[in-house]
Amino acid sequence: MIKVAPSILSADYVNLEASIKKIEHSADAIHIDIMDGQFVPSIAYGPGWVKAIRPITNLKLDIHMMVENPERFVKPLADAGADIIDVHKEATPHIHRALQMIHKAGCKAGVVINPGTSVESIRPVLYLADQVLVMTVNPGFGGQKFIPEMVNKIQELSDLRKKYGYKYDIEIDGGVNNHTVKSAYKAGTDVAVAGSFVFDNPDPAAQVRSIKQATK
Ligand SMILES: O=C(CO)[C@@H](O)[C@H](O)COP(=O)(O)O
Repeated sequence: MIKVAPSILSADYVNLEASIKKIEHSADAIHIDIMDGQFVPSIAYGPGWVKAIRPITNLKLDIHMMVENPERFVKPLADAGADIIDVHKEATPHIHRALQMIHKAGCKAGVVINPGTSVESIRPVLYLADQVLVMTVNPGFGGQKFIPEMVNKIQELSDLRKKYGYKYDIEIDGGVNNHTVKSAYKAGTDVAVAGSFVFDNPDPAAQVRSIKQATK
């Protein structure tokens, strides 16, 4: 069964603690998007939010940095209580160093690829990755449509993991619901991030369970 990490980008910002409590017993992690208004057009969250969220849940905090030069925020995020820090291949010329910095800061390291970025381009750093996040929409906004062509990349990552004994989890993010998750899971996805499908519903916990149910 797939693991689910609800994205709080679609949660009720004013009642964030209540939103998190609703999914706490059905979810496997919380996905927190950090956006700088440059790498992506929107602005969202930051280390201060991570620090505020840390004491209110025991769930792992999976931090997706959509920021230019993400190296700047590795230490502040680790100090704030991040468990996994994900950096975009496209956001730094030094992705290898960025992953090393995350490990040095005591966190698990994730590498992220946009829909227009190939698996081939991150081949040299796969041995360092604890997680590979395949964007199934172009990053920056919730509520977009899943791009089915990205399933080929998941398959490719899954094949490489088998062939070379890599240890990374494969995560998907964008347009995930209880239908789109099926082909992605079959191709080898371990963790599904879902925002609007979970939180734009009066019963977010049931939505999380329905994604899991779809991959049983
Ligand atoms: O990283 C992002 C958006 O760039 C996400 O984590 C969104 O929060 C996913 O939202 P949905 O597509 O599930 O509504």
